[in-house]
Amino acid sequence: MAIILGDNQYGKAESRLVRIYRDSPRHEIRDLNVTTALRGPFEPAYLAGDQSNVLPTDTQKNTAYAFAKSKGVEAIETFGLELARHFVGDVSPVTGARIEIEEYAWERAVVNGAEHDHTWLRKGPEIRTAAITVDASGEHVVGGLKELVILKSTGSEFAGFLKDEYTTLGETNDRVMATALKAQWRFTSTAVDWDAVYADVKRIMVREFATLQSLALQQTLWHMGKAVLEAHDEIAEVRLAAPNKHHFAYDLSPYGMDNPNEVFWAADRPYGLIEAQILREGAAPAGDAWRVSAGLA
Ligand SMILES: O=c1[nH]c(=O)c2[nH]c(=O)[nH]c2[nH]1
Repeated sequence: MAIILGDNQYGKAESRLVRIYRDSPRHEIRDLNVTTALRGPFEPAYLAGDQSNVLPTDTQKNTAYAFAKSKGVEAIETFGLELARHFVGDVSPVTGARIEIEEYAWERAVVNGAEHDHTWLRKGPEIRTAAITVDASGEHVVGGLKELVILKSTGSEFAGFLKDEYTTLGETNDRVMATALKAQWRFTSTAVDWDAVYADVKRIMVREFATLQSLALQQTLWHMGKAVLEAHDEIAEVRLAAPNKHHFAYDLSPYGMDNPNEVFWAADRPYGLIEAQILREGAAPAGDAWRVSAGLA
């Protein structure tokens, strides 16, 4: 029985990279977590310990820091494309590169009523993400966000569900709905104003969450993804994952009090996990756009 080496890739995961622009008294900051992974003819490294084709993960990390200086850090999608194009284009054995980036946003501290030049506070709540894959099939960019914690205190129902002998959940037409949203959207172009599209996709998803009279989190996700695709021709696919952060009305009757959706037990686990892919029919193929490395994005 033959034993063979299957799929493989290697790289440096989670290089924490902060780029400060200090050319004027008013500094700028970009705060990233960068993963690189290379794909190609690396079987000899696994099968025979032959490193002749192996660009060290240490070098991959160094390249990210060097590019942050020489090319700067604008949109993370642009930074990821620059790195991926370099590895595939300039490092000969490499046939594919996957770059995953998280970005943590900072906002200027307000000191004595004015924005400070070089002090910031971590801005919440969400982490922006990008996953760039460059290989023989082309250039694939997936934008995204995660940990966008969002809650509505009404406008959410859950009723009419299937019941069996284990079902105890009561039906409700007025509940709290909350999640920590993870969203990813696959572009079909690289000629994109990344920052503007990011802001608009987030705006649309928040609007749908807020305004839909939701019959379930599943329905909310469908409306969010559909609205993004309707507004953005350059996006082919939206993938959403939403933990249902349950808020259970606390039973205050032992203390002689009623509780008309005013006091809740915010359970951290278990949580429902609702996931969906919303697609544009006939869109360009995804290639390896969704083949993860560290899974940051
Ligand atoms: O929006 C919801 N979807 C479900 O599938 C589900 N299941 C559950 O127990 N509560 C909820 N809420």
